Amino acid sequence: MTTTRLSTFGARLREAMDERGPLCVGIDPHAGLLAEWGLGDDVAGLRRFALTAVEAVAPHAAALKPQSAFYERFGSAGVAVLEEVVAAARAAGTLVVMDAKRGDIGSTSQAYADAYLDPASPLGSDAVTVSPFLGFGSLDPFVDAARRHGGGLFVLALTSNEEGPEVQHARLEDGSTVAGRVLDHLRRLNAGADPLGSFGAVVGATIGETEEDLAFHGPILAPGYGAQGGTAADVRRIFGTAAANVLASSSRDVLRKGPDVAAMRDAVRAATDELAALRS
Ligand SMILES: O=c1ccn([C@@H]2O[C@H](COP(=O)(O)O)[C@@H](O)[C@H]2O)c(=O)[nH]1
Repeated sequence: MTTTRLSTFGARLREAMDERGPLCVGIDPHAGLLAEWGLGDDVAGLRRFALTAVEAVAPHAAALKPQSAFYERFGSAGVAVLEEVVAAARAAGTLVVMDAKRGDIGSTSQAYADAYLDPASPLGSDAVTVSPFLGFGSLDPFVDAARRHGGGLFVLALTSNEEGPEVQHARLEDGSTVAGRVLDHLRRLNAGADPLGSFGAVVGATIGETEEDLAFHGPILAPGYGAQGGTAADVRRIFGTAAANVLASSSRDVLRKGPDVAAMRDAVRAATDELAALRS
């Protein structure tokens, strides 16, 4: 069974950011955080951690971003918890960005797209992170599925890790960088979308200066804000006029405040206020 949403991901994200502010909270159950919360490094601990965090922050954030790896490491039981996280976020009316960084040859990308973008799938999310490094065209099944289901993509472009530039800054035959070419593809996919395209880029809040044109009329997922050292001032400096389309993502900085629910909420509010000030 397939389910079709009535609005595009870009429209839903714009509305969510306008109402709740431009913060995405990562639901990343690191082993170290489970220990800090007094939980076991097992499926019961994973479940308690993830669902407590979702309950605490979902109503206050524009989106949640579970990092699939932290669930996959527990095998099928961990993936079942990830399914519960998706369901709980959706029940709270909060957008879900599945951070799975998928990408493969087209025929396999189709299966990933069905898993993460069909709302009828147990892991069906509003958007998924994908890797373009098998060639942007290998993402066509994700693009088609996003269009069909009103979903979105966040395509890796300028990632927050220090190893990223080796590949992402490399020059192509026309002088553009690999990252610039990714952004060009996104500009094409978002042409004519109103109020915001559904085909986003991942651009870290840690990258410092960039020569790239970030005005591609799509959302920008900016991890690295918080625990990796990215600040609100960095967001303003890096993204400039595109800052209104930035969804800053923070995981550990919020989750470290748990299991105290009020403290996690306070951290979300503080980050949201700081980021929202950039837009005024
Ligand atoms: O370039 C990227 C892309 C994705 N991530 C992911 O975001 C979070 C960051 O967590 P923090 O605890 O806020 O540092 C994590 O899930 C990464 O896999 C990224 O950091 N950089």
